[in-house]
Amino acid sequence: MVTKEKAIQKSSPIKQKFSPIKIDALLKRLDLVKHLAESDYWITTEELGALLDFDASLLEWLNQQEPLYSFSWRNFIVTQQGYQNHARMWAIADQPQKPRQVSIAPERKQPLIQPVSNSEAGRIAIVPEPLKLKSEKDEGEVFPSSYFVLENFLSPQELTRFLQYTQSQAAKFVPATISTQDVDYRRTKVLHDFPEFSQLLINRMMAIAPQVVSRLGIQNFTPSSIEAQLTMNNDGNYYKIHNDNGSSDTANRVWTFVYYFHREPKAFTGGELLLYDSKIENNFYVAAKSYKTIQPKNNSVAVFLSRCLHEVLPVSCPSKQFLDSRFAVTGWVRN
Ligand SMILES: O=C(O)CCC(=O)C(=O)O
Ligand SMILES: [Fe+2]
Repeated sequence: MVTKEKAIQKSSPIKQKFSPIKIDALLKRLDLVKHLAESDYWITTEELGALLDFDASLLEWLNQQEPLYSFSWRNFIVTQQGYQNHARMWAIADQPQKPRQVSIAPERKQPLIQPVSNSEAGRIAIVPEPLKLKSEKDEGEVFPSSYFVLENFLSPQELTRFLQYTQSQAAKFVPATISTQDVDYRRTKVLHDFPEFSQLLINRMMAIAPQVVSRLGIQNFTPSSIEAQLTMNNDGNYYKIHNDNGSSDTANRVWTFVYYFHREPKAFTGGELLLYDSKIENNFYVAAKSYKTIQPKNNSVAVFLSRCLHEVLPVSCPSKQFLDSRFAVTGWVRN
């Protein structure tokens, strides 16, 4: 008697074409590729060739035809990232229609952040404004940029000491540079070394790190390092649209904090921080038309994801006095 199983075994075209061993190898390959996509690891052209069973020299050739070449492989997209030690590096990601990195939990789609509990003594959450759309005709899915602001972040005594300290360091501020060397992109002066206060702020930020992780809807991680920079924006200063993790040496920055302070009464206007929502284009985050406006309020700290595009609008400070500037400590927490 011919059993059903035997009949299937006998007649199945799949059985003849793909042996279980081939399927097994394919599954292993898919698992490896998935693992690389999830871990965001970069690999060389040779490694990519071995992984996908492609001719690495063909990949090299294709890439020469089109810099930053990108191609689809099954439900993944493979993109050239640049060079490291003269080797071309590639990153693998899920296809854009199923973006893994922006798997936003339903509550993160709300533009509002829950108010801070009373246990955070003296700190008040500012409820973010609803989305503003520059045009009603906004194409594609928009991923709102989560952020929150805490007010009265340092004690009044700490704030006074910080202002006095900043004034004492005025001569040490230097013009800021950015990685692309575009001189018109950022007009600001910075102080890189201010150990007393950078440590104080970093400690305070680390104390609220679990809260940051849950409010921004990201996975918990142990920071590998935290940098901080003190900036002064005086008359005509600004910082055009950018993200904080867009180069290979900043790629592991996960979240950014900006602590604002200035002397009272406030002697500048402008300097708002615009935090753009995101869209995905060619597997990269780009700015959506919508954005939120964060006021650089004295003694407040704003927290957002380093990958979110943002800009600092020009500051008007008629007196041009150092101490009348818009001061901010920007910090980056790396994974
Ligand atoms: O000063 C601000 O509001 C933001 C500064 C900033 O974006 C940066 O330093 O990367
Ligand atoms: Fe920034």
